[in-house]
Amino acid sequence: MVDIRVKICGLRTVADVAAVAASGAAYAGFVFFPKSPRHLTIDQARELTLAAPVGLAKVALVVDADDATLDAITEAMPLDMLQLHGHESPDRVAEIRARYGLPVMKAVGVADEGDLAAVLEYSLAADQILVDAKPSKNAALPGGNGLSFDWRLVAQRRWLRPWMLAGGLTPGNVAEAIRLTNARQVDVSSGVELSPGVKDAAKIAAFVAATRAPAVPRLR
Ligand SMILES: O=C(O)c1ccccc1NCC(=O)[C@H](O)[C@H](O)COP(=O)(O)O
Repeated sequence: MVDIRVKICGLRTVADVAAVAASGAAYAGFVFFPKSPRHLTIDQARELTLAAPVGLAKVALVVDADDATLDAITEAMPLDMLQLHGHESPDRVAEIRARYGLPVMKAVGVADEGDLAAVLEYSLAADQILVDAKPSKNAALPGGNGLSFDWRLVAQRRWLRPWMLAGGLTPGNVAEAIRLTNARQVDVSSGVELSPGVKDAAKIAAFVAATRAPAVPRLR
């Protein structure tokens, strides 16, 4: 059985970090976006990243961040990856990758077939691609909305870089999403929360366990 690498995004407390580490997830995501209920100050994020055990990859999520913001974040805490969740161009992705020497994961919103060209385009600049649901025009946040997309659009796709499936995943649907898409990495935020920004240790454990469960063949 292939081990699926799980990212739990939007952690806000040391207890969240402990729950993610205990669950066996591979990545812990920290959000820097002031409008988000999951936003962290640099001091808060520093405390959480220092609490993460060796082996749990620490990912800083930013949205169209300028160099000053990225300098402040990367200088203040140990990080393993930057997640770019805004409208960063491929050139900007490459620039950030070179400037900070950290692997960069670019989020690409998908709603229909036409959005898949961007996955290929960003594969040339980023280390990984987060294939996420495209937020609606009036969405409050560019991500973390608990919104899924039609997984058949990315079923069995192969791209130049490793990719991660995101958007509306839950402990209840993640096994089916993996079965349908053959994703080897998955990302969740809202689906393991009690309310926006409040993570639930039991849901985190259930989510990771669901990714480990053998796929159940569907009866025709
Ligand atoms: O989580 C946020 O508040 C957030 C704010 C700004 C940009 C992105 C944000 N979250 C992205 C994620 O948490 C995930 O990478 C992904 O979009 C899945 O979220 P969800 O559908 O809630 O599981």
